[in-house]
Amino acid sequence: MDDRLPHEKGFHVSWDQIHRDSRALAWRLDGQGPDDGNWRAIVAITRGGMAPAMIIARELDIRVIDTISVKSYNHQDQVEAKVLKAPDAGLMGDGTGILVIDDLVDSGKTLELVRKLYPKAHFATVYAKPKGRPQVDSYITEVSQDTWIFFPWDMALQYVQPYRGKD
Ligand SMILES: O=P(O)(O)OC[C@H]1O[C@H](OP(=O)(O)OP(=O)(O)O)[C@H](O)[C@@H]1O
Ligand code: HPA
Ligand SMILES: [Mg+2]
Repeated sequence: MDDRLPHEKGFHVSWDQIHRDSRALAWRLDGQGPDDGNWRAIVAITRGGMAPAMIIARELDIRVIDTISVKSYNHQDQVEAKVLKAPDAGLMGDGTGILVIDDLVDSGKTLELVRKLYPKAHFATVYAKPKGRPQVDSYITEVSQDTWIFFPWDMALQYVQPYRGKD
């Protein structure tokens, strides 16, 4: 399989980059919660939201963290978004004071589903593509719709031939 198709461009994110961008998102969210600027809890959309959620929780000193498991893709093929595991209902209520974190918004289908469940929550992603932007309240970096974002947990360092390598 060509690992870029059907997307034209690849945006490769290192651990260092996701750490910096997640911190930038935490900075943007700091003091924006409804209770004296505070947020009640973080909910990470698994699995991709867990890494940024951990970094943001550390920066904002939030200790209550739950997860919602949503599956929307089989590798790069989009399937119907489905909730596989919901967060604690008592914690969530209508979502007021809850920060819902994901690594990116692409078509917006995942956030649309979660937003229906918790309409008062604040939805934040590190990266956003134009189609999904209406679904996200805060994000850091936008990439074009035809870009596939490669995260460090899906990659490994490997040798590459020099430009003037032997064929
Ligand atoms: O805006 P959308 O088009 O819905 O796409 C965005 C979602 O797709 C990816 O998750 P995926 O379902 O691949 O699961 P994963 O996080 O477990 O890798 C990504 O982490 C987002 O959650
Ligand atoms: O661009 C992407 N990268 C990784 N996972 C994704 N899930 C939807 N879009 C993407
Ligand atoms: Mg995901």
